[in-house]
Amino acid sequence: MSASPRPRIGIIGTGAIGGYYGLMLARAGFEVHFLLRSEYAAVAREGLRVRHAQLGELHLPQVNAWCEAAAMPACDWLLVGAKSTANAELAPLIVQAAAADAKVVLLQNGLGVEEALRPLLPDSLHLLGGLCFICAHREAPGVVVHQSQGVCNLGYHSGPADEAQRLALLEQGVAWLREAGIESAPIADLAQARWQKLVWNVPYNGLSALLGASTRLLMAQADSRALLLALMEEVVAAAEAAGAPLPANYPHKLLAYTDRMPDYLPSMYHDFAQRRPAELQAVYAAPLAAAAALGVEMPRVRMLYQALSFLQARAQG
Ligand SMILES: NC(=O)C1=CN([C@@H]2O[C@H](COP(=O)(O)OP(=O)(O)OC[C@H]3O[C@@H](n4cnc5c(N)ncnc54)[C@H](OP(=O)(O)O)[C@@H]3O)[C@@H](O)[C@H]2O)C=CC1
Ligand SMILES: CC(C)(CO)C(=O)C(=O)O
Repeated sequence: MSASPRPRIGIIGTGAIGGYYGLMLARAGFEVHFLLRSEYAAVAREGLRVRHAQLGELHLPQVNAWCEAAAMPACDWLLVGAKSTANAELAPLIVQAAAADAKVVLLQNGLGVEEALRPLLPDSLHLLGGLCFICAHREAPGVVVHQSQGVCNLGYHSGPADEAQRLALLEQGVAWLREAGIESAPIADLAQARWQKLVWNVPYNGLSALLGASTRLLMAQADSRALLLALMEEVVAAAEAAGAPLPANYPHKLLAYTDRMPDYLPSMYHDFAQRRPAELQAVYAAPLAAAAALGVEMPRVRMLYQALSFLQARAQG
């Protein structure tokens, strides 16, 4: 299905995720504009590259690269690829780059990211979540290494669309992603899907940063494997209390899923390694607060959050 004319797409934050999905859309013929910050000069000069696990080296030599959102042409769909820690600062830039009824998609992990951004956007904008199942990181300015996967599922959060329009809009977005070779499906319940994804991100993101270990190492040691499982079980209990049903035996399914994945360092590992703000609010504080409000404690998750907060505060001096 591709009923409407193709949209003009803006990537707000061209890192691993923004660069990957933006390049895939651009090579499929979509008009894509990329907002960059530290890598602007390199990308304007050299273009964007994705070292794709299946497709090999992909190069977009001519990039519509921008360092100011106000200069970008009005975009119909905006894919936000910055970390959720930047959302408050990015809100005015999103508004500057958005067409009047733009669809703003947060390609971010965590809970509560749409709720935090919504009040900073005009009511005319549609807000969506894009849940990305992919292993990718930046290797150098304008160079993204794609290790595996690439799914981007879309769920509607809030905005002017009624029920029927929401469904049509999701189906359209999904169809365009598929045209670009990106596996995608509509999400019926975005809150449920965010809780489900957290069952992976809470244990692996934090432990990789805290212990300086990749997934394979965490899975190989009996103690860290037991800790991964215990953390997952706490998130499952919180998700169920929050009315987010999960597949049966989900933690064991995720352990098996991770055993099949290539060895991987999650994005939070890179944030700590490079002394960038980590997504502790969205991945830990928000789920802990949501669970506590429902009378559910996650003691191991809280301890992980406190240890990561200590490390982050110490790194910031
Ligand atoms: N990497 C992965 O495999 C996966 C990541 N995710 C999620 O996707 C999201 C993005 O992660 P990831 O791509 O790894 O992050 P990266 O750190 O690679 O990319 C973030 C990008 O946002 C840019 N940015 C931040 N603030 C601004 C600004 N004010 N103006 C312009 N650009 C800005 C950064 O620029 P600068 O370099 O200047 O800071 C950087 O290019 C996160 O929520 C993450 O949890 C989800 C699934 C998998
Ligand atoms: C769970 C995983 C590793 C791939 O599905 C991912 O998407 C992430 O790092 O957030």
